[in-house]
Amino acid sequence: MHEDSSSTDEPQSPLGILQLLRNVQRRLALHDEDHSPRVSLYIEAAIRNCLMTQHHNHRTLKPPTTYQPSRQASSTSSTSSSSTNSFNKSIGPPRSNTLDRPKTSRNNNARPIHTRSKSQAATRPRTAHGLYEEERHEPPSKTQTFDVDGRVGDMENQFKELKDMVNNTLSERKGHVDALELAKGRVTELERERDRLESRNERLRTEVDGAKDDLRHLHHELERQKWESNRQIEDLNRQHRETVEDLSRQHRSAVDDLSKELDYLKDQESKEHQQRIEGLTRHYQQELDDERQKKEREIKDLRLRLGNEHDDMNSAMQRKDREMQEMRSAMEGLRSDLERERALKSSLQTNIAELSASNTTLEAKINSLRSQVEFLESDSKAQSDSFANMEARLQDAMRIAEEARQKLIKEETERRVLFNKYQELKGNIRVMCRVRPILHQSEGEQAGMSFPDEKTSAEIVLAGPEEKSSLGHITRKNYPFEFDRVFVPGTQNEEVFGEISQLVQSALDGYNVCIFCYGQTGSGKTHTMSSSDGMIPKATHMIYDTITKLREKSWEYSMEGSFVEVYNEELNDLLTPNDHHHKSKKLEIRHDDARKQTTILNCKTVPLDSASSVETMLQEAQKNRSVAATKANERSSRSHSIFILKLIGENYATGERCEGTLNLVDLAGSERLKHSQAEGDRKRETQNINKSLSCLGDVIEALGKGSGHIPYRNSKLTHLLQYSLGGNSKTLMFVMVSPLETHLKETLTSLRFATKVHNTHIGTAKATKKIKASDY
Ligand SMILES: Nc1ncnc2c1ncn2[C@@H]1O[C@H](COP(=O)(O)OP(=O)(O)OP(=O)(O)O)[C@@H](O)[C@H]1O
Repeated sequence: MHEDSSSTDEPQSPLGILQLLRNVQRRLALHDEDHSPRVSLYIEAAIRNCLMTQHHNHRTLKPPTTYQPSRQASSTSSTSSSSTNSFNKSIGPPRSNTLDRPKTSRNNNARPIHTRSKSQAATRPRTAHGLYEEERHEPPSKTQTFDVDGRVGDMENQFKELKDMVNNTLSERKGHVDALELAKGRVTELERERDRLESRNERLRTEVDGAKDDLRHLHHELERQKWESNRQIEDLNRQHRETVEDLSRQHRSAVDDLSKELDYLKDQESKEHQQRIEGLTRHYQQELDDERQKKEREIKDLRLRLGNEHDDMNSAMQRKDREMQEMRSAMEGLRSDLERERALKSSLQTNIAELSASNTTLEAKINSLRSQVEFLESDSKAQSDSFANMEARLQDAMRIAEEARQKLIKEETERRVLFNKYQELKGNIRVMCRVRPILHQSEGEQAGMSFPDEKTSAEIVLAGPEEKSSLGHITRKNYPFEFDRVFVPGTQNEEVFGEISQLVQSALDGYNVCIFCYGQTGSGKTHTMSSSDGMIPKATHMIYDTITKLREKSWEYSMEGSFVEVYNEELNDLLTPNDHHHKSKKLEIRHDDARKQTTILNCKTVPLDSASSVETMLQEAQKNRSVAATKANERSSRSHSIFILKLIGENYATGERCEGTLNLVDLAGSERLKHSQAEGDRKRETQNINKSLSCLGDVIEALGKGSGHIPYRNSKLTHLLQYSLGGNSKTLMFVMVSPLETHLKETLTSLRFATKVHNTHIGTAKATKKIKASDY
């Protein structure tokens, strides 16, 4: 500051200014780091200008050798003014530099700006000699050198110019002084600014130091905090680990406890469950036992009741049988009485004849003796009394014989009623099973069959096919079946017919009877039906015998037979040869609903008036059937044959009339129900057999259910047998069974079908006969 005040006291010569500027520059260089570049530039420009001015002054103020020394002073004074002037000219106002600089924040420190016009800037200053620099170097012309007035004028001009210049310089100097003052103010201001900045800088430094200390402190603190935090984190981690371990230990133990508890609960639960199950089992077992006992009691009761009923029925039957027996024996007695009476009558008649002969002889004798009467008057009256007595006895015997005959007829009617009632009680559809014997050893192994119920002969037990258990044990299941009668393999047709003879009798009594044989091929259907001692011949023989016997009871029967077959759902007449020579007409089924009778249009009907005519008819049918059969296939196996016997009876004594039909049906082999691998014609046959057999099953089922609609029309067979199956008829099915193990499956199927039929109850049959009400 001391320097500053001293420098301000110095004359404002360019050198002084230069010095001042250099001082300022130095000081700035020392203190003001921040502002030194700008201020330095300014100062450097000022210094440069000063130097240039100094240099210029130095050059321009050098007095020419030709000049007067008197002028030295003025020159000197003018030198100073011109030097100021030229300084001003050469550097211009000190602030002019700032104008060239780009606008900065400094613009805020707006100060008066000394500008020069372009013309000023363009105009170059003249030298002290009033010449331009260029002119000064030009050599003066000879004329000028020797023209004193001119030169004085020039000098005066120059002097004027110089004077002007000095004035200008003075005014410029004043301007410079002002500028300097301004610069000084500025410098002071800058110094103040610098001081302020320095103090600020100091403060900032202190602050920075403080901040650095703070920072260090903070850093240290941070490090400490970090270390502390790390330690805490580690502690926490350790604690966490420990906690986690503790928790996991606790968790494990809790899980163990829970699983133990769970096991315990499970045990408890399962025990409770088991107990509950056992309790329930006990309870249900108890209930079941109770129920079973109840049911057993009920069954026992029912059995008892049934047994009682059975016993009652048996006793009733026995009573009836006894009655019948008694009746029979009575009839036999009566018959023997009658015979006796007849014998008596004949003996009496012979006696009478003899007596009449003897009478004649006696009359002759009488006549001869009359003469003697007169002679012997007393003896003749006794002879005549004895004759009258004998005649009365003859009349009595004849009356008794007539009474016996009447009783016999009445009893026959009663027998029929009782017999048919008995049949009805047995059921209108009956099933009997017949097992044929093994014909040859070569036929194969015998199936496991037993007939446990020897007494009633109504049961058959079949050992089923072998079944292998998971453990490899081979077992056979037993299949028991029960029917109305089971015929063991050795049974003869005679015995079989004994069972069906009552049905044949029913046909004679005016019922529609249908007996059919069902079973697989080769099971004995044809043998049972059509062999020489089969059901058809036996039935016709029986009918003949019965008809003959019934004639005695005033019954007169007519009998006619037809024989048809159903093949491929077509009806063929077996009594008409059907070859290229004879073409039979198409058979048509006609039903008479009122009479419950069926007729077949265009079908040959043979009147059977003798037993031999039946045999002829059967042979004829067999012949016609064989013609239809091919070599490979037995026609009997693939068609259903139906022997139809119509019986019309009339009792001349009682006025009764009855019309019954006996149908004896030999069905096609039933095994085709399943084993169908046929093609073409065989396939058609098979389909038709299947259809008709299943329709037969459907009809029986529908009859058993009491359905409103019975599907008779679904097949030719059932359509034909409409009035011989169900309501007004009696049906017997023979299920024929093969004894062979190889046929076991088919046997089982046949027996199951038969069981289904056996379980069917078909409504009560009615005879078509008309009996006078007075007879009952
Ligand atoms: N009860 C029996 N006693 C003796 N032989 C029998 C008996 N049953 C059947 N046969 C014989 O077994 C063979 C086959 O019997 P049958 O022809 O009657 O069988 P099927 O069931 O009518 O066969 P298909 O359906 O082919 O007509 C015949 O040779 C027959 O004589």
